Amino acid sequence: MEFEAQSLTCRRGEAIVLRDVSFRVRAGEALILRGPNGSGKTTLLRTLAGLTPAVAGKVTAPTEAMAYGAHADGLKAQLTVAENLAFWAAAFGTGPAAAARAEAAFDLAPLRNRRAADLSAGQKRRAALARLVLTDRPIWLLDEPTVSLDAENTARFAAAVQAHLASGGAALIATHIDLGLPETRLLDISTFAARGTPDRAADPFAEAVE
Ligand SMILES: Nc1ncnc2c1ncn2[C@@H]1O[C@H](COP(=O)(O)OP(=O)(O)OP(=O)(O)O)[C@@H](O)[C@H]1O
Repeated sequence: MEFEAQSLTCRRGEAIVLRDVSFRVRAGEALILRGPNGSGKTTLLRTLAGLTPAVAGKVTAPTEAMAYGAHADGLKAQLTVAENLAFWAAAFGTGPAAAARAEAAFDLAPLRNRRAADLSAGQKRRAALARLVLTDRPIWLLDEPTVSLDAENTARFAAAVQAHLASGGAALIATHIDLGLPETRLLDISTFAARGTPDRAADPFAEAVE
């Protein structure tokens, strides 16, 4: 599914972080977000996912088309891996077949009866990424998805993205590593940095930092 960001202004708290962000992602394509720490990659992804409304501008796809993989794993600690997947599949209305596909994509069968609380960091990440597969949503928004993954599981993740793109999906991925995906372009987010300071009237620490 193709989508476009048109002159987006994005905020984080009261601060305007990005201005005039415009780009297009075609179906079957992954756009890789690059930029230094604090440049606004997470801010843009949160805006596209609908978690923080855009201050101005437009996104041509609805938030219901987006699956957001955040920094946090978002697992329910007391539930097993299988229960987490089943919970999400029910929440997204995609059912047991989708949960099974997600489990297979990230080789989670050996861990299916383990509580999320008892998983290693990389295992938690795999379970969190499996959620993307079971959403059946056409646009994946991913924030540093390979953190904690070893080489084998990074390759597994890249294969899941590739399958998603091959089925007509699109992806926007903030990552510092080369995933070896065939159809990618880079977007340097620092070119959209908002100039000037945030609204000082709304900043309770403004006096203290002078
Ligand atoms: N809740 C918040 N309120 C105000 N400003 C925030 C908030 N969260 C983050 N920021 C600021 O917004 C700016 C953009 O942060 P963001 O997390 O989008 O950057 P990033 O490019 O994803 O960084 P990183 O590579 O370190 O993950 C930073 O200057 C950050 O300090």
